[in-house]
Amino acid sequence: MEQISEVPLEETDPMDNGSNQQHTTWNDNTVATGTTRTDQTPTNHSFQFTNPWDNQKIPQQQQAQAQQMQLQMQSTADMQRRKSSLVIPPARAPGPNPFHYDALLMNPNIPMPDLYSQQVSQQQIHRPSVVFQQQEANHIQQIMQAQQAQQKQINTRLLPSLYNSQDYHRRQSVAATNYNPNNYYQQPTQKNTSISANNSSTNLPMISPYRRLSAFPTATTVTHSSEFPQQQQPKQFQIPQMHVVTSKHDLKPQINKLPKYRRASLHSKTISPLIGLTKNLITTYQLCSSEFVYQTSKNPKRVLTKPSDGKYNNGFDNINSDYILYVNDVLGVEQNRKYLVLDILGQGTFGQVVKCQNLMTKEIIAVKVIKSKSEYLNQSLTEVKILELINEKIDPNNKHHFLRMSDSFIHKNHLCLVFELLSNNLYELLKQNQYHGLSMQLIKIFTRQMLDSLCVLKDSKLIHCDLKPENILLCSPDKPDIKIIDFGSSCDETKTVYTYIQSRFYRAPEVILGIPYSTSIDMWSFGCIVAELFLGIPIFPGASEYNQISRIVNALNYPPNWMLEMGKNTLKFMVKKEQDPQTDITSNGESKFRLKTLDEFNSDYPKANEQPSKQYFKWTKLEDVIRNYKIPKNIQHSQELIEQEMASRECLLHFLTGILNLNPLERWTPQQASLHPFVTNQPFTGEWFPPGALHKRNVDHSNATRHQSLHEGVAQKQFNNLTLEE
Ligand SMILES: Nc1ncnc2c1ncn2[C@@H]1O[C@H](COP(=O)(O)OP(=O)(O)OP(=O)(O)O)[C@@H](O)[C@H]1O
Repeated sequence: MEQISEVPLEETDPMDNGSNQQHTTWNDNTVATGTTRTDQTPTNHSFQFTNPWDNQKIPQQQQAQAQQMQLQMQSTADMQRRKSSLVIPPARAPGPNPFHYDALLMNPNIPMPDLYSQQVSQQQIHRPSVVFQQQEANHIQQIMQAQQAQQKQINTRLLPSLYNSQDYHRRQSVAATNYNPNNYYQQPTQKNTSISANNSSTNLPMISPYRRLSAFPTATTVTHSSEFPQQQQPKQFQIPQMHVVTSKHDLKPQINKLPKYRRASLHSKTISPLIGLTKNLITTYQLCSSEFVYQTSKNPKRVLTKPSDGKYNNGFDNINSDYILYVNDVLGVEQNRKYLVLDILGQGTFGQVVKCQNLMTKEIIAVKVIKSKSEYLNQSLTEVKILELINEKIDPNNKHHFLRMSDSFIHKNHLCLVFELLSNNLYELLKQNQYHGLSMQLIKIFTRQMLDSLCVLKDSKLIHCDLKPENILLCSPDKPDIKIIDFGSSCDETKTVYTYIQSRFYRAPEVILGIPYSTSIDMWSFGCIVAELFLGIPIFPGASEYNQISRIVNALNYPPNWMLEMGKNTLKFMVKKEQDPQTDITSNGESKFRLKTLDEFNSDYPKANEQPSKQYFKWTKLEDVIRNYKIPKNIQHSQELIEQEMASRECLLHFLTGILNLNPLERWTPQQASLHPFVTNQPFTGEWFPPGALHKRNVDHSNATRHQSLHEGVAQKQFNNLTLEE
């Protein structure tokens, strides 16, 4: 199906993805989101990748230049450094010798060298070796002598910007922290005899400050041990070659058992730079500075809450009444109910969800920290009650895919709910899949689990009221097991107090129209979710309530007249058609109402500033959207597979049509839907009627409305019963 790549729902335009429908594939134990794009059509401007490490591909002239350069480099002390076991990080290497300035600053009689004049060459700014330091000392001395005459004439000494205090400290932080500047002109001692053996001058710093920063113990660094042949004639580099990755095995790190270069030595054990800078980072720091002591308590606390400025609750809360959370914070005060904050998992209307560790059991869990406002607190207390009911009474054996809650407590005026830790939500999964739909097989796996939960909820007369992909979470990243979360809007079917419920994309028509509702609103949301799993993006992404009902009507036709007559909000979005006494316009099943045009709506509600509806699909009707959705690339080559896919789509379409029934009284219950061939995998013949259905529905939804008027009397009566019961 051709799609109009117009508006992204996220930063990435989900529709702007060309022809590749990549389906997530799950096998028994693993999940692999098939996001690899196979479309590699060569273009005239295709990118030419040259492996810079591959000598074979470098033109001969360049190779010769490179060799010459390499030879030049080998003749310098720089090359020695390159070959040394641990190269001084570039950030630390350049810059004038800070110790020299230390000495200068401490002795005002010594004039400042003009480091910005031509006289000081780049060579002095480098500090690759002790030889350079000696040369530099001599050179600077010459400059100083030349400048002394000048300086004598200047009564007020103007410091170059290099010497402003900020810059000084910046330079000092390069290497001088533990260095005594007085030692700069000290004679060499026992420790650096090996240096002085190489360099005849005795007027050398005691130990190179840069060497002190090496990962090697000082003695090892300055002696020429066979283990670290950095002072030896450098050998030809073994230039790493790139390999084409053909198998999983190729991605395994190759461990060099006898590493020669770039390995830090730790008690005669060699470690790679990677390990030294990751796993053994603390040891590496300790090798760098003996004074380094690692203390967890001194770790900087990363703030997780945005905005992070304290506004309410004695500065503990931000402007949104969210508790300002930091990494390493501890939530809870009771001995066995303390939770160390590790990271943020999600944020919602009610508060924030953070990954925590139970300090007692060490278990990793999720804590939902509710906003400190009373309305959120009260509603969340309902969530606690409902979750307790579900966990203890309705699903005590944890078999029906509901989130488990293990604790709840108050922390600094915030209600905190402790949950089992789950993984990504289904929206994130679709996003990972670049907003391509999931495979039919995976959709069925999720559908069965959701229906199982919905059956249990309906039997318990509970309405979730906020079903959406964000509230369905994978239990772990490698298995297609899901759980339903967020019972913060849930209610008992007999106590439907709120009218403004459900997230807009998943909002049932009866809620939009403002008529009493039941558990069937969850089935509507469920239908929208299943369609989204197939399409990759929401089926009804309404930008406003008017836009939402317009999309629904355009895709599925008008709700039955009794619903429109009854809806408190109907006249907000629709106009009642002129009744022609001669011809009863409803006799042929036509709606008595029509949607307001954009202009009509905007003139009634100028503040709404309603914009034209954005088209995400070329097709409008549900059946067209499903039937014409792009065939996945991986089956395009096989007619047989395409036919199978189309047959599956017919089955899915039939399933969706039964669930996305605008009439809540005809909409399939989860129990009925569970028996559909899409769920049971029984052969689908093109017709299927749920047991106990009010009437035989026509598969073609556009025809369904013709039957509406026939059944409206029955439906109206049933609905009246329902509202009377309430
Ligand atoms: N147990 C959990 N494990 C892992 N992540 C979770 C868990 N609970 C919630 N999350 C993440 O936090 C997000 C928000 O959680 P939740 O929906 O409970 O908050 P909310 O404030 O009620 O949100 P909403 O705005 O939808 O009402 C979820 O979408 C999910 O990504």
